[in-house]
Amino acid sequence: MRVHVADHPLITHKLTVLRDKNTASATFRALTEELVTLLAYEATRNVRVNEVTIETPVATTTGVALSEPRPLVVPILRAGLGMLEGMVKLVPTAEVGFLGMVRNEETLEPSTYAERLPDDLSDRQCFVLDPMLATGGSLGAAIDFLFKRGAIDVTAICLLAAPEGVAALEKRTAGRDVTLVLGALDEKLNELGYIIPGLGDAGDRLYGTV
Ligand SMILES: O=P(O)(O)OC[C@H]1O[C@H](OP(=O)(O)OP(=O)(O)O)[C@H](O)[C@@H]1O
Ligand SMILES: O=c1cc[nH]c(=O)[nH]1
Ligand SMILES: [Mg+2]
Repeated sequence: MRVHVADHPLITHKLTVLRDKNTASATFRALTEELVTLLAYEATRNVRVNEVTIETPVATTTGVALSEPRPLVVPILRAGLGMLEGMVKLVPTAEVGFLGMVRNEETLEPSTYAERLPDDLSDRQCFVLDPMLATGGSLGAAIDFLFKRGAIDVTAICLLAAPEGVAALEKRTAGRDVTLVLGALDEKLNELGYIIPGLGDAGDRLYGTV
């Protein structure tokens, strides 16, 4: 598994505002979208393209176009939905599939309550969006799901991750083509499975629930 942790003052600045408990939902949503667009630039570094020939007003030249099949973007509901607009701004022709997952806050086990993905993902590049990688249970299950359907490679974009979750994902995806792009790698998980220092519950903060 390749892990890329962003190292850019603009990303760190936006994450600092996001972490602040006094940041309101509307600002939180706007910043999440901006952060995803910045992280998506790195996450799409190996997006597949093919050469094309075009005419400029003054000459013939070659360039590239995104290859078929189109990339598939998969936000993990609910919190991942807050990352979707930022991603499709950068890759407007991507197809979007959905996975609804929720973690049991006592056992920390994820369960899947919704799935709307193409049946056959053979030969597809997939980009999974979830702001928080805590124990890694939710993202691990989502990645398993995509490979079972035939995906060839999966890139996950997370705003924050805990080292425990990254290690669990590394073990679970051994031998697979998986890339993890993170806004920051935090210190640890607390006894309730929350990322420290983190930003709290991303879904609650995005959608104003408590
Ligand atoms: O790495 P894990 O330990 O599995 O935890 C991370 C998961 O927890 C959050 O979702 P949550 O279950 O709170 O659902 P929500 O998006 O509906 O709030 C988050 O968006 C991840 O999906
Ligand atoms: O810190 C955490 C851990 C899991 N889910 C969240 O939204 N936040
Ligand atoms: Mg939540």
